[in-house]
This record gives sequence, structure tokens and C-alpha cells, in this order.
Amino acid sequence: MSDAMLRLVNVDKYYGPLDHGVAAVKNINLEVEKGEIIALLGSSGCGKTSTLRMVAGFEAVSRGKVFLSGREVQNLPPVKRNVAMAFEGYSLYPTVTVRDNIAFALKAARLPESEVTKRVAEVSEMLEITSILDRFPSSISGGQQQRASLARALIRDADLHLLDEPMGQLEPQLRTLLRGRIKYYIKERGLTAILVTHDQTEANALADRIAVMEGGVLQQYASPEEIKERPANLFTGTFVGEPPMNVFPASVTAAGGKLHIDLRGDTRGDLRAGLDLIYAESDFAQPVRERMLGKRDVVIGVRPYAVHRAAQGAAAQVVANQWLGDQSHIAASFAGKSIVLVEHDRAVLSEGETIAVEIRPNDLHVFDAETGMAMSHGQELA
Ligand SMILES: Nc1ncnc2c1ncn2[C@@H]1O[C@H](COP(=O)(O)OP(=O)(O)OP(=O)(O)O)[C@@H](O)[C@H]1O
Repeated sequence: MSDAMLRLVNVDKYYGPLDHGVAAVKNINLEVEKGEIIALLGSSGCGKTSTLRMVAGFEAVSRGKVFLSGREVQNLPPVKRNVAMAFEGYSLYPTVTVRDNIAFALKAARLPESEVTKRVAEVSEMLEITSILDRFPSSISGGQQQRASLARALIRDADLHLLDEPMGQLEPQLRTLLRGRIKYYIKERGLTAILVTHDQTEANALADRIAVMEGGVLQQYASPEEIKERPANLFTGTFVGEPPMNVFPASVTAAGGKLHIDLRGDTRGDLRAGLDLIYAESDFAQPVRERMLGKRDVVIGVRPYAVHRAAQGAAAQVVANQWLGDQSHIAASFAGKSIVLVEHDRAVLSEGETIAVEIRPNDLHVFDAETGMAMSHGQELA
């Protein structure tokens, strides 16, 4: 057996009868090593909170096993699992001050007074709540309550820290500041944490590995870089990355030493239909080429920052050009759909202007149109 801090083995969650109720989590397998920060990332209803609550013990596991620090815990109540939690709605005790709320677990564990004082000061400074320590929960804002609740969880010695949207109520500037500090705090103390978020920037900034979920199914579990560079399927490819990956249904054929990637246009509206991207066969490594040719229907994906304007490119008409202060986002009609380009300089382009865009072989992600699974990334097989 591995010595992972947390191990989920074939875990299902049904609300209602097994196999017939609402299937919120389907056959999840996940391992978290000691000292790791993991983000459960996905859109609303994908099952991330249900997963976290099963680990905490607030929701019963319908099927499968949960191991924490080597112990099988799925039948143990939350207090027996040695996990610390900051959950939305997991409220502070209203009758004691913020300071006593934060210190509660340490006092219960009979830590020396000086140690409690030191730790409360550290975590409060880190989360910018020192000035409200003597207030009662009812007299502080939602964002302050959230930080107090986070402090109460982070201060604890526990095998695992579970944080459900811990910064959901904070304004963007504060979130950005605290993200870095929370990561440092967790890493410095060697804590192991699972964070639930629907915010990919937060997941990328905080997590060592991201578990991307959709429809109750774990889609990919990998480092932020790996997920960006080698998305396991079309869902992960288009869900992670901002702006999202451009995707085009296509078919691939070879003739006369050339590889034709025929992007099938969407012929509705006044967008142009279809476009044939032509490459030399030798532009692609043989295994990649063979895999592409072996499938009738594929989906081609290319990240917005990998779409370049070039003298010899395929025609696209600019629909919008936005300067965001540090990069330009250009949307253009292309191959009967639209394509987005990101450029680091301020692009001087007006609506309706024709540009030529180039998509390099090394930047192509190819997915199986039928299953959505990745087939290749650039010159490597998936
Ligand atoms: N108590 C419940 N009873 C019945 N169905 C539930 C219950 N809690 C959650 N669900 C359903 O289970 C699925 C997964 O919900 P879950 O809360 O785990 O998703 P989530 O990804 O955390 O979403 P959010 O970000 O909106 O909290 C959803 O379809 C949801 O409607």
C-alpha cells in the first residue's frame, strides 16, 4: 500500500439510493502525498464539494474506500479523522471572540498559552485579521468571517486541511495577496491541503496538482503545467486556460507529401465555411501523423497564445480587438467559426480587417472527435 496522506479508492457518491439516486461522484481514484496542495477544480455541480465532504466525513461514502494517513476512515465520524476544515457555512462560534474561535482547537489540545498566542498572531497577520481578533463573529463582515474560519482551520495540527472556496467572498486584490501567503504558510509548515475552487487562476497559483472534475468524473489529475500542455481530453483542454483553447472539428488526409487538415466550418450565419490547413507530411512526427490519419473525425485545438499572425497564413477577419493593459485579445472569424489570438503587444487592428494566421504543427492538440480523448500534443502522442 502506498504511504499517501489521502487515498480515494473507487469512490462513488449517490444522493438517494445507491445506483439510482443523483450520481454526484463517479468512481473517483485519487492520491494526495504528504505536503502537497491539491485543487479540486470544476464548474458548479461537478461534484467537487461532495468529494471534499466525503473526505471530511460530512457525507457518507456510497461506495469505495477512503484512506487517511494509512487508516481506512470512510465509516469514521469527522472528529475521528484528524482533518481541519474551512467550509462555506461552517460557521464560527457566535458566543466567543474571533481570537477564541481561532485558538479553540489549540486550547482544547492543551498547548501552552505562549504557543497558542504565537500561532494566533502568525495566522492572523498572514490573513490580515489582527485588528478584529477581539470582536464577535456577528459584528464582522462576511469576508472577515471567511478569513477567521480559514485561520481556525490553518492553525490546527491535522493530517489534512480541507478548504472549500476559502476566498470566495474576498475582493480580487485581497485574494491575489492572500493566495501567495496561504501557499507559503502551508508549505512552510509541511501541511497537506485540498482546496475546492471553480477559479482556475487560484488553482494554478496555489496547487501542486489539480484534479479537474466534470459530471462527477475525474477528468485529469496532474500539475498545472501538464494540464495546460497535455490536456487529457477536450473537456480539460477547453476548461483550463484563459482565454479558452480554440477548437475546430476537422478531418485529416494525406496526398502528394502533404497533410491536409480540413477544418469543417459552421455554415450558419455569415461566417465563412471551412478551411484546409496544408502542412508538409514531414512537419509531423510519424506516429502523430499515423494516429491522425487513422481517425476519420478529429478535433483540432490550439491555444490563443499559439495562434500567430504571419505573412503566409490562412485568412481570418477581425471581429474584435481588445487591449487588456498587458495583452491584446483578437477575435476573428476563421474556418467558419471564430478564433482568438493573444498577442503581448498592443495590436493595431480594426474590425473587418483581414489578417493571416499561422498555426504551427508543434502547437496543435488533436482529439478524437468521438470520445474527446487526446490523441497528440504537438509532436508527441498523448
Ligand atoms: N444534498 C444533496 N441532495 C441531492 N443532490 C445533491 C446534494 N448535494 C449535491 N447534490 C448534487 O450533486 C451534484 C454535485 O454537487 P456538488 O455540490 O458536489 O458540486 P460542486 O462541484 O461542489 O458544485 P458547487 O461549486 O456549485 O458547490 C450536483 O448535481 C448537485 O445538485
